[in-house]
Amino acid sequence: MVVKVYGPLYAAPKRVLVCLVEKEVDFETVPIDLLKGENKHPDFLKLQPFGTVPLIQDGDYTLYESRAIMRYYAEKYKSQGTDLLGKTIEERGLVEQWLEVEAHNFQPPIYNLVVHILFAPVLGFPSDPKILQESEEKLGKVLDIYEEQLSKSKYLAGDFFSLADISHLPFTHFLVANMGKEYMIKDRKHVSAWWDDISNRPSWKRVLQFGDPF
Ligand SMILES: N[C@@H](CCC(=O)N[C@@H](CS(=O)(=O)O)C(=O)NCC(=O)O)C(=O)O
Repeated sequence: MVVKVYGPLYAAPKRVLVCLVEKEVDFETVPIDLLKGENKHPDFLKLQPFGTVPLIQDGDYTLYESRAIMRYYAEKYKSQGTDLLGKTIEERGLVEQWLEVEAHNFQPPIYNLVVHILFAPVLGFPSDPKILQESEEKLGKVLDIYEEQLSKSKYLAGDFFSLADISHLPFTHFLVANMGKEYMIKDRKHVSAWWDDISNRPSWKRVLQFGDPF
């Protein structure tokens, strides 16, 4: 049964798509137009009561939350494709640590920047300069910690590419490609080298072909 991934145009579903490509798992995509509110349609809400993408359907198994879906497939297909979880329980612990750091420290400020720089003009509400300034400062502090970590290892969890690195791809792409804030990455030597490495992976280049909403 081929995995169905809902919402390939958007950022969080792209985490799942990169994971599936790295694990050599076949998938098909189901477009969801957030601007038309297709994620709030009763049929979608029956599957995903929070009304966000991604959602996957794998036979009669349904899952949402991008990081949970990545963990599921990285585990389910542990023996094929790229190892994304590390080889020891200690490495796995570091993968989980940096996944949590991405979700709780990196995502909130970068999401605010995406909303107030990219979504605001599309949805017709004013950007809030105070939120922009505070979010950029917060993200800068997070990236300074990444710079220190990446001066000691090639990737966030160690010298192996993992789910933690994948989880950063979609929103960092917005920062570099759509928001004119590439300096936040490029001005940090080790973060810049890390970004050049992970964003040049064939899996990311393939997933970028699904487009983005901006
Ligand atoms: N924690 C969720 C977040 C999912 C999420 O917020 N998705 C956005 C799209 S994007 O942030 O990935 O671009 C969405 O569906 N937004 C629609 C809505 O919030 O109504 C995950 O990681 O799956």
